[in-house]
Amino acid sequence: MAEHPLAALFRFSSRQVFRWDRHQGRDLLLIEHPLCQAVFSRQGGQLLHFQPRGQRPWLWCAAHWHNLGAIRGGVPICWPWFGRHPNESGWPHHGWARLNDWRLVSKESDRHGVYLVWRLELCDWRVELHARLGAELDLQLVTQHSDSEACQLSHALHAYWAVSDVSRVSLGGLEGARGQDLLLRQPCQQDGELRVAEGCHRVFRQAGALHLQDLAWQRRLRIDTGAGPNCVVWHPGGRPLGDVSWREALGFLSVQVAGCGADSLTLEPGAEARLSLRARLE
Ligand SMILES: O=P(O)(O)OC[C@H]1O[C@H](O)[C@H](O)[C@@H](O)[C@@H]1O
Repeated sequence: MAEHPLAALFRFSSRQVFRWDRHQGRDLLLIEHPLCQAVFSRQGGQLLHFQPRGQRPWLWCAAHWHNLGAIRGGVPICWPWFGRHPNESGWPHHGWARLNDWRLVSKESDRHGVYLVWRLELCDWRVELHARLGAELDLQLVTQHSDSEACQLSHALHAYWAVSDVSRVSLGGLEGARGQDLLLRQPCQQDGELRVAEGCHRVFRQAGALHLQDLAWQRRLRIDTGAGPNCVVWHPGGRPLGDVSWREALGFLSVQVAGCGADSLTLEPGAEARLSLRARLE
């Protein structure tokens, strides 16, 4: 298995739990805790790498990033819209969040792990990522706005899970779930475990606990999408993906928690919207 593209950043071990570095033109926060190793980019408040001690990485990240634009890998935050903007076709896919620098509001460490809060404020909007990392992964995305009128919101934690070979893993927990198959452009209902042959693009109107089984790596990850409302499963198959080769793309399956499409929100002033993504080894 190829080494994780960010592993080289940890070649020289440090006693500091938190330290900043620079890589491919981005500020990166490197985390070395007794329980795990992790990397965030300031751009997008994006978790790019998470690896509990003695285990393989849980998240996949592209080796080469565009000089400008979104970083493909880890857990990009799609916000305050998912996919194409409903009215402005020229606005960036998946919103502003993953393109802007976030502020690290707090970082703490104890024997159970690290706890970080990243914040982005845009106009009347405020969004925070609360991350708890140790033997497990826990991400909470919290949105509020102070506009005087209700606002539309769609969002996602667009996780890229590392796998041995996407064509050989299975995803359980969606059996019977209904949704939209965006490749076939028709409604779908999941029959049995989900397997990816020639690409996959399904948005399910169901969330909760999923099970990513990787026999080659003898690993089973429980991915809990909480209250959702949506779970998106995506893989481009053989479709070209910018700077990511076909072979490199075999190394991930994107399993996301989202609020999108018919489940997008109308957020009243002062109200709060949340997305939750948790993972642990089973
Ligand atoms: O290439 P990106 O803008 O990062 O989007 C990657 C993918 O994200 C989501 O899964 C969307 O549902 C897909 O339509 C999109 O292709």
